[in-house]
Amino acid sequence: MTLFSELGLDSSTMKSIEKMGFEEATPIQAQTIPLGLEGKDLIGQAQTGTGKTVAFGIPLMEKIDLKDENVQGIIIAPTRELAIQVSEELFKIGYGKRARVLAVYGGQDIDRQIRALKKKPHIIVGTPGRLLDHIKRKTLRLGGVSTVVLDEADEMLNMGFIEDIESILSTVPEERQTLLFSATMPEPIRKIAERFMKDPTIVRVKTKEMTVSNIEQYYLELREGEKFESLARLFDIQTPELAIVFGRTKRRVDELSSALNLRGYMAEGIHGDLSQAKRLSVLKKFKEGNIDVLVATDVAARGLDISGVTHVYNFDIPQDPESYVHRIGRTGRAGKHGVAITFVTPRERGQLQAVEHTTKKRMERMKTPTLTEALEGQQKAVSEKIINAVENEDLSLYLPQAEELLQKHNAVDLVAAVLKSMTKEPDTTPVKLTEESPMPMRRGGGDRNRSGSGSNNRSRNGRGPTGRKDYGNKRNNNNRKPGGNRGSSQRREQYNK
Ligand SMILES: Nc1ncnc2c1ncn2[C@@H]1O[C@H](COP(=O)(O)OP(=O)(O)OP(=O)(O)O)[C@@H](O)[C@H]1O
Ligand SMILES: [Mg+2]
Repeated sequence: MTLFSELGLDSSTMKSIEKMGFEEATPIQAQTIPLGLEGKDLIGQAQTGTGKTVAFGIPLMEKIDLKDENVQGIIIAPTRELAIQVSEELFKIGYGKRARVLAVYGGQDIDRQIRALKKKPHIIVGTPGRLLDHIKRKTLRLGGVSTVVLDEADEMLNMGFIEDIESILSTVPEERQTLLFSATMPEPIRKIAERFMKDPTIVRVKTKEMTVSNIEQYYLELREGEKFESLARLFDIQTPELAIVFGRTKRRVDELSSALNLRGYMAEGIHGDLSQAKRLSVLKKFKEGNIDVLVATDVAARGLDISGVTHVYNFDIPQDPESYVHRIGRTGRAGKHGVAITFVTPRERGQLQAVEHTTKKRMERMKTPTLTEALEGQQKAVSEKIINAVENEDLSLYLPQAEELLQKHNAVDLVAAVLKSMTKEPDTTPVKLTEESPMPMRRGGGDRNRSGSGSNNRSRNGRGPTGRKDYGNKRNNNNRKPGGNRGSSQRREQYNK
């Protein structure tokens, strides 16, 4: 066990850490912060939700010289929401020091960002496309940068951002420190390390499994057409506080969130075709608990730290094992308990095995939930509410009416009637979801290759040779042709819009 106070940090950093409420460093923090402070290039791998942001954030922050008006630290992240979140965490780490941190990302008014850049931020957190845009406009100069962080580096490689990162880093001095972090480090990450780092020290927090042990992992084998009813029943049985449901395509996300709303669940979708304002407002509502269910593509799979997410449902099995690790890692963070359930159609058994092989963890098989169980689940939730009211609430205003009712009716009938009137009975309103074909292994150019989904000639990580990834589904988008241009700017569009 290592305390932050043992790491020899600046008093300003200690002040921030105290304000953040941390005392003990997590293993990845204890192992990487000292090396980071020495100025070493680092590759850090540790499970989801174990505090990697602080692990790179502290060494970066401690090197900032407030008197220097140059941008001195730059963090590159794969999605806009993550860039915002990381900038907020860095702001907290730099609170004691009063360092200026700015997030720049696509979908936000560029003139506003240009004005903010003129205020001389010390640290910039951004998505590759927008960072490059500012560099080209000369509104961002990285000649004074001494620390570079690539958060979720393997994902940026998947998305085909490597050329963009290369262009960005070509404007950063060679004698910089480069830090690279992710919960997953598939083999191709070596490419990034070789291209952008100098003799990096690899820090892996060794655990038997790649996923955190406090997430209970289940799978449910079912037919495509049974998925929705099963999801609704699971909601009724498990009554998640906050749940994220991952779907494979943007269409899937839209249809699922509408269908859930139709059934009375408070759900909204997030994916790359929504406006940035909408993406942010949906996420905000979810964080504040104004919606209970976030339906998402993989755009929300990486890095997002939302407290209170108790359940993750993979409505569609993820495209590769790494994506599984990150998706389920949205729950069970910072030592909390979580539940992850993955739907698997009979033809997707190979993918399930590939996931289990990578995570080195067996998922437990779950039986298809029944309507009766759903009703029981809802009754149980209502019973708990009633018991809580009996034990903790002032019921004096209700007692006379209760006594009057008891004189006329049998007590069991009365309680049953109260239960019935309070219980949300399983709703069977018909909903329409477009069937998705079974998830193919990603191989040879992303999700267009749907045919031939056998598992035998899969690469070790289930990635194709290009290793590229799209979050949406071009097939379902009228504006884009399935076999269209796969240039990096278009991929960026996919991701960011
Ligand atoms: N030392 C600590 N003690 C307690 N909580 C911490 C500590 N360090 C970080 N946290 C909290 O743990 C949560 C997860 O941290 P963070 O988002 O950095 O995880 P991560 O390892 O980057 O996960 P992911 O792989 O999903 O990106 C955050 O809410 C963070 O504030
Ligand atoms: Mg992270």
